[in-house]
Amino acid sequence: MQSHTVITSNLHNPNPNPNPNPNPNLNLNLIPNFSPKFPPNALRFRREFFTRRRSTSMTSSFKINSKMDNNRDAFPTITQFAGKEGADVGDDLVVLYGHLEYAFKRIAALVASPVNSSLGKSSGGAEDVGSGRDKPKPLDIVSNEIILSCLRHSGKVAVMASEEDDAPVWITDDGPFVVVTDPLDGSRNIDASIPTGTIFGIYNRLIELDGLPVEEKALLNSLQSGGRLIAAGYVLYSSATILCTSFGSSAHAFTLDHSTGDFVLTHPNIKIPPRGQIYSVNDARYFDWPEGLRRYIDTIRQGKGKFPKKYSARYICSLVADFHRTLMYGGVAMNPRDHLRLVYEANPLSFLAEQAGGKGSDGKHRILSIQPVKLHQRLPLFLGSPDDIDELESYGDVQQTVNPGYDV
Ligand SMILES: O=P(O)(O)OC[C@H]1O[C@](O)(COP(=O)(O)O)[C@@H](O)[C@@H]1O
Repeated sequence: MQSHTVITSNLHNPNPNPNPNPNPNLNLNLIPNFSPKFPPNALRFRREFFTRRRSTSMTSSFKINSKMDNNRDAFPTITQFAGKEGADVGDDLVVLYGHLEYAFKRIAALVASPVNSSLGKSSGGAEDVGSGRDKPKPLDIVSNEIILSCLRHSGKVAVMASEEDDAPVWITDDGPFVVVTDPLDGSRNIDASIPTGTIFGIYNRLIELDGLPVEEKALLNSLQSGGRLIAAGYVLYSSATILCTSFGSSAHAFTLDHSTGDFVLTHPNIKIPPRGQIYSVNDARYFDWPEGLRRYIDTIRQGKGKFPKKYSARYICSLVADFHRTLMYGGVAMNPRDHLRLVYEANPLSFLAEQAGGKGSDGKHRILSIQPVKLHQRLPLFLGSPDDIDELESYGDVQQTVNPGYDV
């Protein structure tokens, strides 16, 4: 197995810490400025990988969007894609992805299960069908347990920080990786079988912190800025189960083939359109928005923006689904209030957006340059096509600061 190494240069993080530390109790100096160890060959990866594929029996590997055939080799699995014959992301990461995939398949089965449907999938429905020890757990809690258990079995993870847990869970001292996750986003919609998703990000463990008490090193490892992510992804549980991920060089989507249980490459080198014609936001909040955001939305839906076409609205209210559509079709997906989490949601999805040529912003700053100061820190989030995000930011005043407790 490959040993854990750290690269101390700053290649991927040109602007690592532009924000002052608003939490004086947190010593950010303990988190050194360095970029991920992977990929040392990031710039070479795509060209080399595809060249190699063209010269082997997998000639048709990257035409699968347009042409499905019966040749299994035409659909590399993630292990084939990331392993030695492919991108060669390192044995440790390949092993970790194997365990993550297992977790995702179990969650996919869980959200689709008729058993859950009859029990009531969320905590709300579940309360009616049991009590005490027999009471079914909400699916986001079960999903959290599934991911934690898979990470434990991988032996590759030092610490997991989850949206479902108050504090990060220290797993093993010599695990090379740190995993942050929202195990089941959009679960508020699950009783109506609306798509849900898992979001995850992977960092290297900061070996400089190894000597600190467990609680402290668990927290500081989990508070790395998104610019230090070495890989990230999401899984969309919908009509198809799709794992979209990046190892730091482009973004790729793999679709779960239920006949074999494999995630196979279906969307290599995803490129978000430079501009879309869709905006995605909960616009029932319109009257709580600042003037700049109202003007922006009013302008683009009348076709009076920089792109002279009328925009359409699409809002599923399930972040992974809204983001996946945005990645495919372009446009902007947003939640302008302090609701989504920097560590578990904004950073991994911004990483993917950037890898696909898009942008992730809080309305003023690049998300990946924001230093998290709290594990469950929330912020406004705008993800999407680069030209749309630039235009939105040009309105200046787009962050919703009035944030009453909405019931639904
Ligand atoms: O209520 P809003 O502002 O429309 O927020 C909806 C967003 O909240 C989420 O449901 C996540 O919220 P939770 O983490 O509280 O489940 C996203 O999936 C969705 O995009």
